[in-house]
Amino acid sequence: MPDSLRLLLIVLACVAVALYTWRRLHHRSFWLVVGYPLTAISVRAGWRKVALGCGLTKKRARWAFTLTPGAVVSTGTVKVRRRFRRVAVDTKPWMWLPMPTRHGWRVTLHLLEGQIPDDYSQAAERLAHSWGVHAVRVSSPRPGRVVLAATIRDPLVRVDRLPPSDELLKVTVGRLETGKPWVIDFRTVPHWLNAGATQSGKSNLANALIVGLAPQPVALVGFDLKGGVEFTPYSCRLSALATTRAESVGLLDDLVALMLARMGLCRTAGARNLWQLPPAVRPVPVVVLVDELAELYLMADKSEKDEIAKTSTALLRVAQLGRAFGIYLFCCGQRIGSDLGPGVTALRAQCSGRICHRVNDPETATMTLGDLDPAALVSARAIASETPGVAIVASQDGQWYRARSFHVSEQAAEHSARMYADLAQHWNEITAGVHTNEMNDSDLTELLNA
Ligand SMILES: Nc1ncnc2c1ncn2[C@@H]1O[C@H](COP(=O)(O)OP(=O)(O)OP(=O)(O)O)[C@@H](O)[C@H]1O
Repeated sequence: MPDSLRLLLIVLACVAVALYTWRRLHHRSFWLVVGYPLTAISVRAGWRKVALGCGLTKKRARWAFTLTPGAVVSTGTVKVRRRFRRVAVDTKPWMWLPMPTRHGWRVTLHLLEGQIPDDYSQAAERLAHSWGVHAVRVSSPRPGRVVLAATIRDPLVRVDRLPPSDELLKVTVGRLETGKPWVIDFRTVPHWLNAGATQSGKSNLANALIVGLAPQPVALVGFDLKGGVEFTPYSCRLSALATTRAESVGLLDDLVALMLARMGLCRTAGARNLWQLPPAVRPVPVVVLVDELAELYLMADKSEKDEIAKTSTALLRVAQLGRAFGIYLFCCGQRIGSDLGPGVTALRAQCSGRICHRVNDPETATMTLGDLDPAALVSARAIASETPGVAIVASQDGQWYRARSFHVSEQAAEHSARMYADLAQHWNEITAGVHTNEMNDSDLTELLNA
């Protein structure tokens, strides 16, 4: 082999090793300097073919030179004539330059006449395969535009922790597929439904909430219909815990009475909700965690009918009116189906926050997400059992996302509960006087004036 060729091969090998090491060690800078420009050029250059293949083009009349067969010449050959005329050509949607994001890139498109963002949502999977990326998500920030966000590989395989939020009733529980934090903010979305099959990551999410809420001035209330095995270890930070249906009836009774008392307080103060009350008299917000919702509704025999009806009505009242009076719900369940009774369907309608982990039956996914977007449903059914904690989340911005919670062990949650046990207000203190109606309007006025 000539020396010059050997030298060239050595240089090429060194460059390849340097690029590989750079990519492994500084993935982000490698992507920005090498990966992104190449991707942007190839996406932009190949857009016509991709749009045609995915059915996103429209026929438009254009002036063009065409070749048409003319008269037959004596030798038998056909004379070809060039003509300038209007022909129908495939027009692609206008594409801006792709911009780099944390996990891939995003690009804005101008919709063609007659197109809607849903046309792009339906083509999202085809686009992802054409570009060789993990997923393409579609959003429409304003009429006439769609933004396609491509993620190169699944960003939820490993999620690294984010700093905790220090805002009241706001907890960062994981990461969204877009790389943004997954935040549960009870003041924006007061009631949540968290569905998932066994071992899908529901309790992990509840643990993340306990760790996030434990240091905050918030009363935590647990309904653990799994016989108390889930929440009993955190009981030192809980203000109240019900572990049986009978205890649940009593605790829900307290919650409804508490809500009515707070209603009276707000009325007397001329406030529309708890947050408009002066801080000195504002009662502590209450976050209610329910594990295994179905157990509250399942009827073994007819004797339980009244108890279930009571529970169902009380929970629904809390969901309907609780937000204004600082009572928030987070309900977990393996199976949430209409067969559990009309109470569940009504409760679902009140829960605007929806989280769907991997589920076993399509009905639970439909119940949790079905009235949002059919594509969310398809995505939920595709969650693999190897990735516990991955869920489809209907977020406060009205869109849905794939997300994964941070892994929070039971030990970590127990540690937080023990550490902030002194912040747990006693339930008797919180509900003092709410049942006996001890506080009449004049007492409340006195309290407000004090
Ligand atoms: N985000 C996550 N990252 C990594 N592992 C997770 C995550 N979420 C859950 N896991 C693991 O998955 C397993 C099941 O999680 P979890 O107990 O939360 O499921 P579950 O839905 O509550 O199940 P069950 O209904 O049977 O109680 C646990 O071992 C947990 O450590």
